[in-house]
Amino acid sequence: MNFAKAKRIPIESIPVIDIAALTGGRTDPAAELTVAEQMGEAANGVGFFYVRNHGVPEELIKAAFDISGRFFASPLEAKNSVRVTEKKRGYIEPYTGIMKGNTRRDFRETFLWGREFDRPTLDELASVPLVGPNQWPEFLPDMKPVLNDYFEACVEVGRKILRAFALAMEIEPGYFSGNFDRCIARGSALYYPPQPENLGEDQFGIGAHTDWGVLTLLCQDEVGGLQVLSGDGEWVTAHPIPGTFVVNVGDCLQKWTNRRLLSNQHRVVNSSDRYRQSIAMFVDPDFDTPIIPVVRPGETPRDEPTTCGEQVMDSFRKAYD
Ligand SMILES: O=C(O)CCC(=O)C(=O)O
Ligand SMILES: [Fe+2]
Repeated sequence: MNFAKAKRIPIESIPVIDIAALTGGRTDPAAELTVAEQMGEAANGVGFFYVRNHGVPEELIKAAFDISGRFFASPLEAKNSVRVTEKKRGYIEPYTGIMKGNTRRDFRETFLWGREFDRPTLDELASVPLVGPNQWPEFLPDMKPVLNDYFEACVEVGRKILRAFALAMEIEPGYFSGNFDRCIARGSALYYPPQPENLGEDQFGIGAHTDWGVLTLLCQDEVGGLQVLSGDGEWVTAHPIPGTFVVNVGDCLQKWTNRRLLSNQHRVVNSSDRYRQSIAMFVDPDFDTPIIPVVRPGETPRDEPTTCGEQVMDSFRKAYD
């Protein structure tokens, strides 16, 4: 028995893109378009790339990792005081979810949260799946303000990246990023204990999967363990690179772009002797946002129309029911 292997690749194999032209607050359409084209190319190739100069302050990232680390280090009983709700907010124990096509349940622990809507909005949206009250632990009062700030900062960056994808595709710039007032975006703080080697090569922190929504911004610590499927079918390591986010395209955006952008498989195995932390931000718009393939002249749609919320809920059901 051994860990699942991945080839160690040169760090440049997954592109690192400087997105200061999108996040810097100055408007320079030519620079923005250059970045947009670089991102479009990367998302069309491996479906993954790193971004630097994303604009989320390092202190905020550190605070988000510190507070979620303290949460995961708390006793199971305390964590289960905020057990995940039907609306997919709160704590999920290890060995709960299983990704499609995998044989074993994931080893990771998860804390899910979403936008902090006010009471009247929550009442109005009571029947919308994925929109509900967050489950903040009473024993860690800082978790709510820190993770809320992190959430909103990442949604802002994600929308800038989506705008750039639309520019690269020569469609209306707000096409993918417009619909976020009642978004179903989710933060997922993740904790991967060191995985004993004798669990074998089909045990993962998170098994091979594609992401379900529109766009994912992933921040990983320095431990490593993320693996991405390369174009030639080999698993390759996506090294931690300080100061960057890993960006990947989800199933909704793959459908929305008529498969011009790729929703690629990835997985995590923590073969180190330390715990690993990451935070995935799923930058998904309002539940009812139509996902209808954008076709170029002469192209036919390659997927059936859906909505962002339906697509994500369908995947949740398959992973957790
Ligand atoms: O922890 C990671 O590096 C990846 C997490 C992930 O792929 C996910 O939550 O969808
Ligand atoms: Fe993922």
